[in-house]
Order: sequence, then structure tokens, then C-alpha cells
Amino acid sequence: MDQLLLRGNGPLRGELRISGAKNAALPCLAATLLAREPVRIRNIPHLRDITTTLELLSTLGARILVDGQLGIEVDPRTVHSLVAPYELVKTMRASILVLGPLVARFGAAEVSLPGGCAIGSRPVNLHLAGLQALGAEIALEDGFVKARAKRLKGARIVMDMVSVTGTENLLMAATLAEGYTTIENAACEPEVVDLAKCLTAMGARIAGAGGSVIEIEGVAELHGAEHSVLPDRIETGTYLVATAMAGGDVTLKRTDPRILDAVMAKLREAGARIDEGENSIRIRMDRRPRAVDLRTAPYPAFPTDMQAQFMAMNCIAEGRGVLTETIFENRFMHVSELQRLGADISTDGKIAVVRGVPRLRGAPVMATDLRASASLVLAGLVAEGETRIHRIYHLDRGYEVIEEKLSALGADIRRISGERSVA
Ligand SMILES: CC(=O)N[C@H]1[C@@H](OP(=O)(O)OP(=O)(O)OC[C@H]2O[C@@H](n3ccc(=O)[nH]c3=O)[C@H](O)[C@@H]2O)O[C@H](CO)[C@@H](O)[C@@H]1O
Ligand SMILES: C=C(OP(=O)(O)O)C(=O)O
Repeated sequence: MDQLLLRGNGPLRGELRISGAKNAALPCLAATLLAREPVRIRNIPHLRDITTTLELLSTLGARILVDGQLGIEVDPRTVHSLVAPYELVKTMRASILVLGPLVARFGAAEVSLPGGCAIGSRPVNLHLAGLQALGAEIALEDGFVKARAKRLKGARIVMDMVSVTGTENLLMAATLAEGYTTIENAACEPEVVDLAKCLTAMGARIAGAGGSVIEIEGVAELHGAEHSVLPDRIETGTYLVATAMAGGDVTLKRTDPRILDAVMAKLREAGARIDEGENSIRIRMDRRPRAVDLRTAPYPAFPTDMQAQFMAMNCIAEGRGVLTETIFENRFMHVSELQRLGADISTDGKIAVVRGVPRLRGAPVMATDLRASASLVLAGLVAEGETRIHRIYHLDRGYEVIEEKLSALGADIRRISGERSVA
């Protein structure tokens, strides 16, 4: 298995291009199943989760054409299977996103239950209750969700918790339902808005995406379209925190500052100077960061997917920061690994108190989930000596060529391939 080797190497400087958002590309690829013609999605990041999704779409029978411009065309006309197998779903929970499209377009679907993961139990009850409200018959058998509906019927759906992929699944399903659907207490995340844009380009009638009530007027069919996914705000935020920790002057290009308000506000509080361009963000940091308090919550509040990275920053900050994780019950897996690097952190349930130390010291650590892995990379960038990160396949789910991007900014980071590390 590949490993990452890092050495603290001073400030970061230069420019970086942000990739398309994983969490928008995944639902947009699932949405292609709804169409009667090929759909082209552009600005797709090169990530393991994308490869898994493409594998899933081809297992269902869709034809995939990848071109050199990061564009992927999916032709759903050849779909012949409605089963998403355990082998694929277990490696990526977001596979559940094919459930809504399959049942809406083909009248049935069998999707393996995703089960829990390192960050929590992550049930899909809201996805299922919403589909039932749209008239689908749902059964749980042999570890699969089996859904059936001749044609879905529009309904009023009130979600009792804000769920991002739950909202996306129901939004996709409702586009082909007969009549009107409203999704109340919908997720407002920019990735939901991006999916709505993709669906609208395919001929769907949607109003209100980005707010907490989404209205959908079902149509008989969706057509081919082209859509470019929005920039990855979590990748952007991760490189902003990297610069806030290591110091320096970095400009992130092809991103969108309008979807990063909560993250940038916390970085400014930490002492960073941030200039927002139309499609770029410049961050300058010439001091030790000040510790920040934060509380994760649904968009537009502070994202849970940035909690681990801010914890890494607090580890070397001046003062004490209190982090409250309200979305996932077990998203502090990085704490024990950061402690191996010398961090002073105590946790109690969903609260972590971090007391900044002047420096971290390199050590072997293990990545446990995607953003936990990112926090270890950030810590390794500023730790004295060598940090070796094991199990980095988690990182490859969500960060495109992270070692190349950070090296280009002056970081000392390299990937050791599995074969070489075994030798
Ligand atoms: C592929 C993707 O977009 N992943 C993101 C998505 O995950 P995902 O969509 O899985 O996360 P949700 O928004 O659904 O989860 C929010 C909370 O709702 C709970 N819940 C959710 C669904 C359900 O049916 N029942 C239920 O109880 C979850 O356990 C969690 O406590 O949003 C999360 C929260 O911003 C992010 O961390 C993930 O990066
Ligand atoms: C938790 C994440 O992804 P997923 O929902 O795919 O596990 C993430 O992107 O941080």
C-alpha cells in the first residue's frame, strides 16, 4: 500500500488549480441514469470515488466515454441491470445515489445497504422514507434496499434531519415523478445546487435549490446535456489551512470564494490575510495561527468536512480552541494520530479541546478516513522531522494528486509506492 512521506519545510508559496468537487461530481454522474440520451459531465476530478462510480455505472450497463478534457460522457441507454452490488457500495457510500435515479427511470432498483463507516453509522432511512413518500415500495432484504414503483408520484416530503445525499437522491427521483414534489428541510449545500443545475440542463423543472424548500415539477423524460461541476470547496479549504499552518503566500485558482464564507471567516480569525477574486482566493500568513473555536453544522455553517483540518491547525496555534462536531458521532478518529505527533487534545463526546503546542514532531501515523488523512498531511507539513502516513488510499478518494499540488508550493512530500515500501 502506498504511503506519504513528509518533512516540515517552511512556508508555502505559489499558485494552485482547484479540482472539480467530488461531492458534486458523484451525484451528477448518478443523475445521468435519468436521461434518455448521453449526458456529458465536465470538470470531473481524477479520484478513486469517481473511478468507483464509473465502475458502478458500467456494472449497470451504461456506456462510459472518457475524453482528455476531464469530461465524461455517460450513455444510459444501454442500462440492463438495476443492481448496485455490495463490492462497490462498501468502498463508497455515495453509491446509494443511484437508488433514486434507477427507481424513477427504470421502475426498480436493488442497492446494497452502505452500512457504517469510520466516521459514524450513517443510516439511509431518510432516503428510503422520501422514496416511500413518492410511492415506491421499499423492502430491506439480504442486505439490499429493494425499491419498486411503476411511476413515482409527486409528494410533500419533510426531512426530519438535513441530509445532503438524502436531498440529492430525492431531488433526482422527483424529476421524473408524476406531478409536483416539495422537499422541505432540504440540504442547502452548493453541491445540491450544482446537481439541480445539471438536472435542469437535462430538462428537469426545479425551483428553490440552495434554500431549505426545493420544488420540483415532474417531467415525462430527461434529455442529454452537458454540465461542468463546481470547484471543490473542501479541497480549497484544505489548501487554505495548509498555508495558514505553514505560512506563506498562496493563490488558489479556479475556485469559488462565495461558497467558503464560514471557512474563510475562521481563517481570518486565525490571523490569515485573505483576498477574494472572482474565481480565485489568495491567502497570506506571516504569523503563528491563533486557535479558533468552531461548531460544525449544515451549510452555510462550518462544514464537518473541514473539522479535521482545523483541528490540525489548532494543534500548532497560539491558545486553545474548542471544536464541536454536530454532524457525525465518530469524527475524531484523527485525534489519536495527531497526538502521536505531539498534539495536546482532549475529547468528551462531540467536543474536542485543543491546546496549541509550539511544534509537532514527525512520527508514523495511520490515515483512518478521508478528512482525517488530510489533517495528518497538514500536520506533517509543519512537523519537525519525518512523518510517514500509512493507508493513504483514503486520501485518494478525495484529493487529486495532493502530493504534486503541495510539492509545487514548496512542501517536502512524496509518495512511496506499495512495492517500494515493502522492499
Ligand atoms: C458524497 C457526499 O456528498 N458526502 C457528504 C455528505 O454525506 P451524507 O449525505 O452521507 O451526509 P448526510 O448529510 O446525509 O448526514 C448528515 C447527518 O444525517 C444523518 N442521516 C443521514 C441520512 C439518513 O437517512 N439518516 C440520517 O440519520 C447522518 O448520520 C448524519 O448524522 O454530507 C456530509 C455532511 O455534510 C459530508 O460530510 C459528506 O462529505
Ligand atoms: C465524508 C466524506 O465523503 P463520503 O460521504 O463519500 O464518505 C467527505 O467527503 O469528507
